[in-house]
Amino acid sequence: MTALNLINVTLDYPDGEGTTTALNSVNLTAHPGEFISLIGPSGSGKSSLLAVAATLIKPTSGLVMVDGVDTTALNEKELAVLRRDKIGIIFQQPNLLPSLTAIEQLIITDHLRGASLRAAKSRAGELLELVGLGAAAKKRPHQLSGGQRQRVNIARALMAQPKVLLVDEPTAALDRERSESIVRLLVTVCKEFNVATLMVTHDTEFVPLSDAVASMLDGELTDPAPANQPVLLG
Ligand SMILES: Nc1ncnc2c1ncn2[C@@H]1O[C@H](COP(=O)(O)OP(=O)(O)OP(=O)(O)O)[C@@H](O)[C@H]1O
Repeated sequence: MTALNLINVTLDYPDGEGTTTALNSVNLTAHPGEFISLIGPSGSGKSSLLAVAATLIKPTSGLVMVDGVDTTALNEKELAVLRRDKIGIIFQQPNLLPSLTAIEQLIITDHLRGASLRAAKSRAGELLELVGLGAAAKKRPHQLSGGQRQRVNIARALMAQPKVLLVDEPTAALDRERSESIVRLLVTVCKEFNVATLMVTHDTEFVPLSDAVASMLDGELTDPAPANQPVLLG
């Protein structure tokens, strides 16, 4: 089964009298454990594609399948549950809660999901180890570096054991060395947890670390190609 499948997805935003087509008949399939980079110029539709894949925006037409479920047929409540259980989202800014320690940032998401505190603590500890923050579990965001905060963000997104990981510009605020280690970490967790990963990036330098790359231009998407030979539109 595919983890994420966008079929003929079109997204129009209202724009004065008319509309702007942000996504134009986009098709994309991501399998468990597959890492796809999404590149393209500003305004080409990358964020819109992530928002639609995250089920945060309903497409104007087309289907968004997550773990075999047609999400366009679900109501808001069902979508919220699907997002909570199946989709991990990592934005450029980690958005950590300032007063919570690293481990608490993770535990709170699982607790909201109804997991027992003990199970949540144990999984959170394991995940922090995995992202290299075992020794920083009790630190608060202001005591962590930008790269460490992004690692907490990644660990938090994995708490629910998602089927799909959606990552938006994870390295935009980091220097080259930290950026590379964050992308490498994302590839590692993609494989380790068999989660389909879609990463929007401006940083073409790290694209070869992915399995495949798809590029966007004016709302259109190329088929993913091997990451060492990207097909550029335009
Ligand atoms: N909420 C909105 N309302 C109207 N138009 C929008 C909205 N969000 C995006 N757009 C338009 O949709 C198109 C695609 O935008 P989108 O943000 O998805 O591109 P992007 O590739 O992510 O750009 P960037 O790299 O700058 O983030 C653009 O023409 C943009 O102006």
